[in-house]
Order: sequence, then C-alpha cells, then structure tokens
Amino acid sequence: MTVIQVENLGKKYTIGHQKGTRYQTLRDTLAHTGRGIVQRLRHPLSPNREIVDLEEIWALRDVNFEIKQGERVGIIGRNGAGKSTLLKILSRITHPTTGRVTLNGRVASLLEVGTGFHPELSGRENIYLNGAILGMTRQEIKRKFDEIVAFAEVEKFLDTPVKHYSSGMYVRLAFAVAAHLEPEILLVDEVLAVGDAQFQKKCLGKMDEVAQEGRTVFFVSHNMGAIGSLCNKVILLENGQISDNGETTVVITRYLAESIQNKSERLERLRYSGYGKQIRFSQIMLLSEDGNNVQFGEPIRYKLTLHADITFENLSIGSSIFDLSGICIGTLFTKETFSISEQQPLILELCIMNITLAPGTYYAGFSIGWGGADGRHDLDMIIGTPLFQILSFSSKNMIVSRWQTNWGSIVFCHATLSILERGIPK
Ligand SMILES: Nc1ncnc2c1ncn2[C@@H]1O[C@H](COP(=O)(O)OP(=O)(O)OP(=O)(O)O)[C@@H](O)[C@H]1O
Repeated sequence: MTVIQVENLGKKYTIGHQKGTRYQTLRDTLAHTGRGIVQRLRHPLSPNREIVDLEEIWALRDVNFEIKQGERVGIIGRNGAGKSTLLKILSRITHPTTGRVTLNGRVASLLEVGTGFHPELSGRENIYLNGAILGMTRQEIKRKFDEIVAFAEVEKFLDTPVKHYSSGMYVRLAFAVAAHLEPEILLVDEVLAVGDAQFQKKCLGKMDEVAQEGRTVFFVSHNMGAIGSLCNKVILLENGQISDNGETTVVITRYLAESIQNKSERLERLRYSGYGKQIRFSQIMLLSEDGNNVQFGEPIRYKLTLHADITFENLSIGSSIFDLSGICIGTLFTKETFSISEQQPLILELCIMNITLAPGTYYAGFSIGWGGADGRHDLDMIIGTPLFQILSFSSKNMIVSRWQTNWGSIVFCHATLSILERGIPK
C-alpha cells in the first residue's frame, strides 16, 4: 500500500539579502536551543536592516516519489539540498509552491525542537496534548505514558514546564512522544544529533522497532552509518531535485564515492588543518591496473610523493583504511624510516600485504611523522584518498563472492575448526 505519494513537488523561497543576516538552518536553530527561537520571533528583521536584493530559491523542484507501507526511507544530500524542506512539507509545517503530497495515515514528526510542544505546559501535559493531536484517546495515551517517560529519562521533570528543559531533554521527550504514540508515518530530521551517542543509539533502535511493526519511517541524516543501519531505501537530493532513489548501500556508496572523489581532486582539501607546513604529500595514488580496484586478497599498494622545505630524517609513514561510514578499519606505522632532502621530491611505495579486507568500497589516510603506535608526532596528515574498491573473489573454500555488508569489513581467512569431544549416545 502506498502511504506517501509526492507529485511534482516544488518549494520556492524568496529571500531578501540584508547586511548582517542570513537564513538560519535547522542546525543553527538547535544550537541556540528553544530560547533562540523565541528571541527570533520577538525580534523579526529589525527596521534598520536594509533589504538590498530579492532572490528566489527553489529549495525543491519537480520532486516525485512513492513510499510503500513499512519502508524505512533515508533522505541524504549535501547542506542545502532540500532535505529539511521536504520533511517540513510532508509534516504540513510548510506548504508546497507546486505539486502535491498525499499521505495515507497518521503522521508524527520530529523536525525542530519543540514542534508540537507547548512551552508553558509540563512534560506530562505535552504528552497528552501530542497524543490528542495524533488522534489518540486519553486511555490509549495513558497506556503508553510510562514507556514514553522511561524512554525519555525525564521522570524527575515531568511536572516542569518544558520551557525549562535543556535542549537534550526537549529532544529526548519529543522523540519519545513521536515514536511511542503509534504514528503510521514517523518523520525524523537530524535533530537526534543533539542527543548523546547512547541516546542516539536508543532512538535508532526504537525507529527500527517502529518500522518492524509495519509503520513507515522517514529519516534525514548526515550520518551514513545511521542511515545504513536503519533504512532499506535512500533518496539522494541534490540542489532540490532527486538525483538517486534506490537500495540503501547502492545510493550511499555512490554519494560518498562522489563526494570523496570531488574533494580528492585537490589534496589540499583533504589535509588536516595545521599540517603539511614544512613537509607534505604532493601526490597519493593507488598502484593497481586501473588505479581504483584491488582484487580480494591481493596486496594494497600506494605511490606516495613527498616534498619538504627543509631536510628531515628518521621519518615513517602512518596509514589507515576507512569504510564508507568513516570507521577506521586498521592502521599501520612503517618500521622502515627514511630521510628527505630540502626541495628534492621523494617517491615511496607503501605495500600492505596479507590484508583480508572484505569486498566493498574504502578510502585511505596517510601521515608523515616520527615514531609509531607508542608515541607519534605527525607533520602531515591527509585523510580521504585514494578511494578504492576491493573486488570480490570466488573460490571453493572462500565465501567472499557475495559478501554482505553486515558481515563486517574483514574476512577471517585463517581459522580452524576441530571437534574437541563428541557425546556418546545414551
Ligand atoms: N525559510 C526559508 N527561507 C528562505 N530560504 C530557505 C528557507 N528554508 C530553506 N531555505 C533554503 O532552501 C534550500 C534548502 O534548504 P534545506 O534546509 O531544506 O536543506 P537541507 O538539505 O535540509 O540542508 P541541511 O543539511 O543544511 O539541513 C537552501 O538553499 C536554504 O537556504
């Protein structure tokens, strides 16, 4: 059954450029907590700010898609791609300029701090208010009440007006309410970023549960790990338009590969700030037939070109490999050391052997420095290139031809299984 149908959706904003102001993103809003919102409402554009120019922005344009019941949909895209605008339209906070949205079911959304919360009312009263908005009876809300309070961890503050809550408490309660009041469609924006890591994990678990119950979850995030673990489908927005829509790993891989590729055109952009002052990498390449792919089980070889402004001795290379969610899979510091002379480029080959990295997409990071794992001082550090694929491989005793991402990034190739004891039948 189709629960969300979006047709020719477009949203146009007209903005006036003034000196000293700019449009605030959701993240800005969150950073300033609920108080910031109130202040901005009380102080709309002050009269002495002169509007210089009017500009039209299409935050969304010609957006079409259909979501079936029980789908867990991730919305990804760069800053300003239109993700929050899409969620605001779906939750009827904003009206579209063109097109239409058809929703089939009760919607609960968690978009901005305090959406649906009344600041003067207590946590308890807001839970009932939100339940009522969602069309639940008092009895139904009562049944869910304790679960909501326990999940949000706000027992002690239940009778305090929510305007006194910290932004973390606000979000915890808002999430608990949205997820527990049995919406048929749950819309969640990045707001989870406000909570701590443990709470984020709890929220992801809860969203998973909601989806398992056959409800539809719509989730905007910049965290590819979270999108990857929760969503079975991903929509990629680019400049207000859908540029990809499909199976999670396929869309995420394409998106990350492109953004890393774009960045790695210039090594400078991947350099950690403050590094590379007197010695630096000037080129980093994967040595393989096509420069992009390595067969499973084959060594990974890099060509590193270094430049130095003064002579250095006893240097070593540090190198790590990351998966596409940014998790570091492993690191090495070379035992071999080298020296480099002033203004004389040095070209090195780094070879990592016996690496049983699972088929998939990865990227590397490198450092030049002194010392190793027991104490390291780095002089240059670049993370994000090269991006490469480990290609699958099939043989009789290996099962890496159809490797599943949830099996992890390392294939344990060398293992033994032996029978220690066999029970004698009674
Ligand atoms: N209320 C508004 N007034 C004017 N312009 C807006 C408004 N809301 C959004 N925009 C503009 O619309 C475009 C899309 O913004 P939106 O917040 O939907 O992007 P996003 O993908 O959610 O970004 P982010 O990842 O930074 O949250 C941006 O260019 C933004 O500046």
